[in-house]
Amino acid sequence: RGRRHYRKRSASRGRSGSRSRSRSPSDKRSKRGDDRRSRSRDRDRRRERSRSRDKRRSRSRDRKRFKIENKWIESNFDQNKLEEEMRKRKERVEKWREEQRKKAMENIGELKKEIEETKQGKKWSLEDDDETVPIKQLPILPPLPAYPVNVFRLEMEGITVKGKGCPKPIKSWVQCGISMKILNSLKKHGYEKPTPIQTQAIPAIMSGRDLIGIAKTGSGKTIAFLLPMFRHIMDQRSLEEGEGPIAVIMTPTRELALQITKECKKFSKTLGLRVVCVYGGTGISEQIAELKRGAEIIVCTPGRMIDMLAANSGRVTNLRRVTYVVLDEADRMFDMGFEPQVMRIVDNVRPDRQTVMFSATFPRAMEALARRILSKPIEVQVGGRSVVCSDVEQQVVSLLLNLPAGIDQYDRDSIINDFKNGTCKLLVATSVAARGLDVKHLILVVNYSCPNHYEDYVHRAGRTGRAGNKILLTACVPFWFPIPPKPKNFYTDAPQLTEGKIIKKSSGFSGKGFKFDETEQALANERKKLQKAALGLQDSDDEDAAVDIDEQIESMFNSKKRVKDMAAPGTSSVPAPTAGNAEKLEIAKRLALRINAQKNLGIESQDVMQQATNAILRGGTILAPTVSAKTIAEQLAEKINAKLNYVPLEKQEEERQDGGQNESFKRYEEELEINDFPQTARWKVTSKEALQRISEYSEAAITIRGTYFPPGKEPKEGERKIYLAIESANELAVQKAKAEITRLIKEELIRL
Ligand SMILES: Nc1ncnc2c1ncn2[C@@H]1O[C@H](COP(=O)(O)OP(=O)(O)OP(=O)(O)O)[C@@H](O)[C@H]1O
Repeated sequence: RGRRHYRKRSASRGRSGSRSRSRSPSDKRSKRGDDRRSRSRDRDRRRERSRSRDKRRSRSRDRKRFKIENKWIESNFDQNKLEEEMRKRKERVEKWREEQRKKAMENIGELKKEIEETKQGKKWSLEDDDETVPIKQLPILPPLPAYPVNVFRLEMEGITVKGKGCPKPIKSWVQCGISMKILNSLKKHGYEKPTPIQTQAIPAIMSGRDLIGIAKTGSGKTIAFLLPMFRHIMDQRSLEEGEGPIAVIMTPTRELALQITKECKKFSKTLGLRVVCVYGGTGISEQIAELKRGAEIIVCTPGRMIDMLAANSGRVTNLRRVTYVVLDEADRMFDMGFEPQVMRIVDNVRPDRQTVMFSATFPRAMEALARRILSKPIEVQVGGRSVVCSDVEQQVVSLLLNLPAGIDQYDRDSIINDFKNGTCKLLVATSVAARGLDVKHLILVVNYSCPNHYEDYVHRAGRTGRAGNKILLTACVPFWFPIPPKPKNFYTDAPQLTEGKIIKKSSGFSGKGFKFDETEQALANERKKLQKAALGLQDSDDEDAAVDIDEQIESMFNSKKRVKDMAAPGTSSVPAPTAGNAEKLEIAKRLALRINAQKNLGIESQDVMQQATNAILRGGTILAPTVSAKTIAEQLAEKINAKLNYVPLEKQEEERQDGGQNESFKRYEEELEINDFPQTARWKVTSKEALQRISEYSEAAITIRGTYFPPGKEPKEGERKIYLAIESANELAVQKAKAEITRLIKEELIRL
């Protein structure tokens, strides 16, 4: 508008200017004056234009800036909220400060009052005592950083943690990062807040660490490994056709397996996860069918799990997807002799798996074993290491009862069900029910006979006082219960023993249970074979059988023990090679042959070795052609000599000349009859590799003697059924060899 106005004015002036054409001096003056004015006007106009241009530019800049700011404010709307939040927080802090100031003033007031009272002699003062007394901490002082976690752990029944990098405990379910679905399920089942073991074990497992969890019976250990397991599984890609489980939970008893499965199903359904319980002593076709359909979680007893893995050439299930392994009641599992099965399963799971173990009792001896399958574990312990739940009151009374035993799996399940739902009020059980059985209203446990170890007592007692219930337990020990005598050491407690004297002789089949009546055995085997063939299975397990199996094997061994007093070197003139030495020589030859074979030495070198060994054993010199063969032979001979505790004549002479000590020593021998074990079990302990391995591990010499007699045939005079002879100068070595032979036979018998 300004511009148009200016043009109008200029136009009118232009026209009047063109009208005056006269050139009078006054006109000229006026013209000069006009020119000056016009120039000055032009200048003004230019200035005016430049000002207005500047104004326009500045306005456009302002508009742009406004737009940008507006946009930024729009996009940072939350920032406003934050500022608002900050303002409110400031207000809160101010308020808190004000309160603290008030409190401090009150404290000062109190202190003043105290000083006043002290002055008036109403109160004790520092001057009254020489010792310095710490002054009461003012409430405004900040707490020490580590204080709350330690205090919280202490409040949670004394949680102790071992191992580096354990996360802090949680106080409520929401803190452990579980889904709404699980939160709802927890609420639905009345799990309001975590129990002490759950507060620490859940975050520790969720941080991906291996864990040993020890907490009293009924303290909620199951949930402690289930919740992290669900999160773990939900984080993995889903199962495809033919893939095995992601999590495997192993337990020692079938009842416990069923119990865990039940607890697991409370949550798994809402998460869309499938759980299968795999346990022995019951029909397996259903379990196979379920596994074939696919399951993210398997709860199992170890023996049956191995059967399932081996079934149909591994087509039923496999361990390829397993990344989370739980061993519940781990100590019991090892105690019951399931170590080989557990190890076989665990060794076939990928090494970067997460492994957790839980139990109410955990003897140190078991722990060492357990730690072999854990990697840098955290140990979380609540309360004592093997203690009876504090909610259980214990009393001891004497009584005498006679109770029957022996119930098959089907009856076991239905009886426990009846007991759980209150149909039957009294349950009489063996120690198999000592663990895991979770019956909330169970109020009394009667120990008819004393458990044979403390841990078993803890678990039996733990069937009462579940989930914090205050309950009464009466531990009843029969008054006739004998105090076990000090275990007899058959070797050292028998001073009258001399060479070749038999200390103990036991005949086979005197043990209970394992009846090797041929007809019965054959029938049972046939039936079993048919069942297995029908299901495409190799074998099944039976955990109960495992408990007594050691005794049965021992009875079948028909073991003969001998201790031989070896003549002390130097006590008499150097003895000539005796019958004993000839026997040793025989053993040495066999051992040398076995070692040669294992070392894959050729026939030639075998001869060299054989000659060298013989030469050394006879105390003679070696005529072997090469130095290396001599060295090898010497080393091997030394090894064999050490096993047999044999001192070559040459060496004996040397020792005598050196004034060697006249110490006598003993040689321990044990013979284990293996003739009547099933063929595969015999093979397991008579194969070259097995004997070599046992011999190396135990440092005892083992030889196969006698001949095999099939059922129905008996040895004639001077003949013997096939047996293993273990020999060593070290008693422990004989025991170790025997234990290993027993373990191998047991493994095979369980498999059968
Ligand atoms: N957070 C919780 N709040 C309330 N009840 C719970 C909680 N966690 C578990 N429970 C209940 O406590 C009972 C015992 O739990 P659980 O069987 O897991 O104990 P446990 O420690 O494994 O015992 P045991 O060593 O005897 O096998 C169960 O009935 C279970 O449902």
